[in-house]
Amino acid sequence: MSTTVLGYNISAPIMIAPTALHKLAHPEGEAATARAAAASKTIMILSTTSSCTVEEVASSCNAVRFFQLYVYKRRDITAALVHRAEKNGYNALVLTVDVPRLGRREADIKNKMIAPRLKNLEGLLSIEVDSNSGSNLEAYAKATMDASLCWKDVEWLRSITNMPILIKGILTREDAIKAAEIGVAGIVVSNHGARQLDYSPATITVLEEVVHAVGGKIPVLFDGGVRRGTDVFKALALGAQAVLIGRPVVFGLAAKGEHGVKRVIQMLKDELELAMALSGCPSVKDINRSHVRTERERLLSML
Ligand SMILES: Cc1cc2nc3c(=O)[nH]c(=O)nc-3n(C[C@H](O)[C@H](O)[C@H](O)COP(=O)(O)O)c2cc1C
Ligand SMILES: CCCCC(=O)C(=O)O
Repeated sequence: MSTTVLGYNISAPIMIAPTALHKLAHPEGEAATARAAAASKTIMILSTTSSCTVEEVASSCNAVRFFQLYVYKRRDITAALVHRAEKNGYNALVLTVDVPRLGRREADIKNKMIAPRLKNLEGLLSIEVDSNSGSNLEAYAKATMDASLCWKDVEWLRSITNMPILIKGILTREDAIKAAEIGVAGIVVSNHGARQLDYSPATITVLEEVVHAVGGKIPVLFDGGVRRGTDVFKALALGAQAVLIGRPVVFGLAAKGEHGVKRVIQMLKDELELAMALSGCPSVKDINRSHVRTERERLLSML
C-alpha cells in the first residue's frame, strides 16, 4: 500500500490535512498528531494557525512534515513563517488559496467564537480583534489575511524559499492548468471541507476533470469527506496520488490523543487494504479508472 509523495515514501496514500488549533481537541495539540503521523509513517501538514509552534512540532518527532501557509497582508510576517518552516526541516509548503476571507460560519457567529492564541504568530501579529459582533476567527481573518493573493505571489514565494510549493484549494480545470504551467510541485483538490462557500462542488465530482487537465505533469492530492478506505480507493481510481484526512484525525485526537490519531489512520488503512483485496488490486498502482463508475457514466449507460 505504500506510495510516494514528492519523492517521500509513505506507508499508504493517506496523509494528514492541515487543520487549525489542535489544542481545542487535545491538550497536547499538534505535537501528539505529529507523533501519530510519524508512527503511522505518513506525512502531516501543519497548519499556519496551529496551537503548537512550528518549532514545537518539529522537535516532537523527526518525521517528514509539510507546512501549510496562509499569506498575511504583512508579507514580512509571511516570509518569517516560511523561513521558520524551512529552518525547522519542513519539506514542502502547502499554499492554501481558498481563504481570501473566512466563510460565513453561522455557528461561530452565533456562539461568538473566540479563537485561542495562534502560537506561530505570537509576538508577530496582534490578534486582539473585537468579536462582539460575531466570530473572532472571522474578524481575525479579515483583519490579517491577504485577500489579494494571486498567481504572481507564487513567484514571490519561490523567490524566498527552496521548499517545493503545492497549491491547496483547486477545483477547476482552468486553475489546475495554470498551476501546472507556473510549475508548482503539486496541487490539492479541496473545497476546504465545504467550510468556505456553500454550493462549491463536492471535490470527488471535480477530481477527474482536474486530473485530466494536469495530464500527469504534477501530482494531484485530494481531500474532502474521506471517511472510509473505500473513499480513499475511489479517489485513487479517479487519479489522486494520495488523500488528506481532516476531521477524522481531529476526532481521533479528541478521543484518545496520539493513540486516537494512530487508530483513525490504521482503520482507514485496514479498510483500504480490504477494498483493494476485494477489487483485485495487490498494490495501489493497480487501482485504476475501471474500478469506479461515476454518476455521469451511470446515466449514460441508461440511454
Ligand atoms: C477544524 C478545521 C480546521 C481547518 N483548518 C485549516 C487550516 O488551518 N488550513 C487549511 O489549509 N485547511 C484547513 N482546514 C481544511 C482541511 O485541510 C481540509 O481541506 C478539509 O477539512 C477537508 O477534509 P475532511 O473532510 O477530511 O475534514 C480545516 C478544516 C477543519 C475541519
Ligand atoms: C483563519 C484560520 C482559519 C482556519 C481554517 O482554515 C478553518 O477553520 O477552516
